[in-house]
Amino acid sequence: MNLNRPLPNILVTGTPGVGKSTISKKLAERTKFAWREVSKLAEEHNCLDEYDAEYQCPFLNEDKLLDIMEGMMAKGGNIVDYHGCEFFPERWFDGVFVIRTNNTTLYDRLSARGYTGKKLEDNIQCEIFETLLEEAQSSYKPEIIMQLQNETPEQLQENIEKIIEWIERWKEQNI
Ligand SMILES: Nc1ncnc2c1ncn2[C@@H]1O[C@H](COP(=O)(O)OP(=O)(O)O)[C@@H](O)[C@H]1O
Repeated sequence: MNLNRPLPNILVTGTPGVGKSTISKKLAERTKFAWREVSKLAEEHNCLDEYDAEYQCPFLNEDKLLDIMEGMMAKGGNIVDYHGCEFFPERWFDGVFVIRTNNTTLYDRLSARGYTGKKLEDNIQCEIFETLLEEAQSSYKPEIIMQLQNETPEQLQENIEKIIEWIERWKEQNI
């Protein structure tokens, strides 16, 4: 969808631990796009409501967050990094990249992050059941959704290159 943005907006989504931040940070350095870490934005702009004891994380005030992000998204050139995607307006994104990681690698990464018990199990199940992929598929057109496998440093590099190539193609087709 081209809404006369001079640069595309990209969504980098997937289960926690798949490598969204790592990819987004490197991509932002290479492209000079703005890296929008949604969890950080929510914190900075007081969009977190009371704490959910079961899931050990605060509730997100989605409407407030969307209002804050709307202005940022208008000009394009954003890399939005979040473990969810269905509450963003569809018109915001030109490309949706769903990052994937196998269970054993994800388990190791999340354990290293200090996740245990239900939180760890729920996140592994989220990846096994392809929850974020399904969420992306029910929220965006199939032609803008791409899955990227991200287990090794080599794949990390390949994924960055693939997204940069995608940006270059978008520019050729839309400017
Ligand atoms: N392709 C990769 N190869 C090896 N380690 C990776 C790769 N991508 C990410 N990691 C590591 O996995 C961990 C989780 O990555 P992170 O970017 O924080 O995930 P997310 O933002 O999806 O929660 C970090 O320690 C990061 O260094």
